[in-house]
Parts: sequence; structure tokens; C-alpha cells
Amino acid sequence: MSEKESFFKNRLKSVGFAFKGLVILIKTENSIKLQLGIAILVTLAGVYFNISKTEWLFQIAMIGLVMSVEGLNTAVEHLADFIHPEHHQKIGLIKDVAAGAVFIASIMAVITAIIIYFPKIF
Ligand SMILES: Nc1ncnc2c1ncn2[C@@H]1O[C@H](COP(=O)(O)OP(=O)(O)OP(=O)(O)O)[C@@H](O)[C@H]1O
Repeated sequence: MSEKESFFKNRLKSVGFAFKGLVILIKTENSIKLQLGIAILVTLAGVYFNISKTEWLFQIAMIGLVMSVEGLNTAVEHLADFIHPEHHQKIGLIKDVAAGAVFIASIMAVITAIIIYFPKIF
């Protein structure tokens, strides 16, 4: 197999693994299920209120940001539990910091939603 062919085969394999990770996240993580539900709702709201192209771009970016940071947070939680299953102050700190990153992204997403929808509703 040529170098180019194996490059594309490996990329395709990686996409397969990433897709597997996405399915695991959606099946097992309640927070991702909730975020997916919110993503569907705001997408419907976007259609209903006929938001502009720029507003769609920000909305899509925020959905992607929150859900991908949540995915990383879940990975950190799993890693922390695997390397140190017992209670430990450092593990608590690591998990809290990772959760803090999700919180930042979520606050930004809420502010973005307010900027987009507040003038349309009120
Ligand atoms: N091994 C541990 N040692 C110390 N503190 C921990 C440990 N595991 C969890 N904690 C504390 O409990 C909090 C919640 O941890 P947990 O792993 O249950 O995440 P969660 O927020 O319930 O995750 P999920 O996103 O699945 O709802 C952590 O942020 C941390 O403060």
C-alpha cells in the first residue's frame, strides 16, 4: 500500500474511533444528553425565529464548544478515576477544574443565546 493510501486509511480509522467515542458519550453521559436536547431546541428556535447567518454561525460554534468541552471533561473524569480510583484531594481538584472549563463555555453559550433571542422575544 502506498504512503498516501495508508495515510487515508489511518485517517478513516481515526474517524471511526472518534465516532465510537461520540456514541459512548451520547449513550452514557447525562450531561451530553441534556446538552444535545438543548442543542436541538435552540436549532428549532433558530428556524422559528429565522435567525441570521451570523447568528447561526455563533449558535453552531457555541453548541460545538460546549459539547466538545463536555466530552473532554468526561475523558478527564474517566482518566482520573482510572489512575486513582480512591478519594484524593488532587483528583477532586482536577475534576473541578475540568468542570470549571465546561462552566465557562456554558456561560458564554447562555450569553450568546440571550443576545440572539432576547430582542426577538421581548
Ligand atoms: N476521587 C475523588 N477524589 C476527590 N474528590 C472527588 C473524587 N471524585 C469526585 N470528586 C469530587 O466530586 C465531584 C464530582 O465528581 P464526579 O466524577 O462524580 O463528576 P460529576 O460532576 O458527577 O460528573 P458527570 O459529568 O458525570 O455528572 C468532582 O468535581 C470532585 O469535586
